[in-house]
Amino acid sequence: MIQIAPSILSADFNHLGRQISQVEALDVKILHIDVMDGMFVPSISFGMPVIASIRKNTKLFFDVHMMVQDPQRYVEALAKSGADMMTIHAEACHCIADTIQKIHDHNMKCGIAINPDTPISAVESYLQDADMILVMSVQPGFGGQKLIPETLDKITALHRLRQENGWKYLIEVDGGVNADTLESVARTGVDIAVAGTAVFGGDIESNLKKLRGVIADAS
Ligand SMILES: O=C(CO)[C@H](O)[C@H](O)COP(=O)(O)O
Repeated sequence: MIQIAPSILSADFNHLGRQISQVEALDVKILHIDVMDGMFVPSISFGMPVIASIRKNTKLFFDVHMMVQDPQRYVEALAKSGADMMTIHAEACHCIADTIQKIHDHNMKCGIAINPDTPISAVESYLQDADMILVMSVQPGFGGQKLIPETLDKITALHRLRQENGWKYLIEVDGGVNADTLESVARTGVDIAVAGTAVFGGDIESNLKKLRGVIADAS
């Protein structure tokens, strides 16, 4: 069953702790946390002090998406903040193999993200070692964008490659996932669907119910 990972980028930061507790009480298991540096992407979001602070109040799995240049610089700090998984961008990291190793040495899972224009070939040599491949279905940097349908072909291909080779990575999709797009997303073989606006925009409980309903109907 596909899991929904709410992205706190779209949460109300004035009530962040309360909204995180709310999704946890609604049986969410994975929290998607977007760190943006204003360099790799134009926006700046938040960093390790915020992650360390929310860590105190929840047992949710922290799936941290590092939209930053040279993410290898932040492995120790992110591990200390309480992250469970660190996802680095293939486009932002010049020593991916070493960084995967470093992330694992710090007892975190390692994800590799690819932008909509980046082909799977850019990460093919790391598929065996990665714990997750994150397929960006919008250009990274902002919530509330429209899903780019062509990006879903990469998920289908990653799913096939995983089956053919017996690899273990999870596949995550991020950007523009909502009750209208989730049906086509669900057909790709994806494991985790990140949703920001579609969870935190409006009533969280009914939003999650609607998204889970689409997943149940599609499976
Ligand atoms: O990584 C992101 C932006 O770079 C966000 O996680 C993503 O866009 C989710 O937002 P939404 O569900 O509103 O599209």
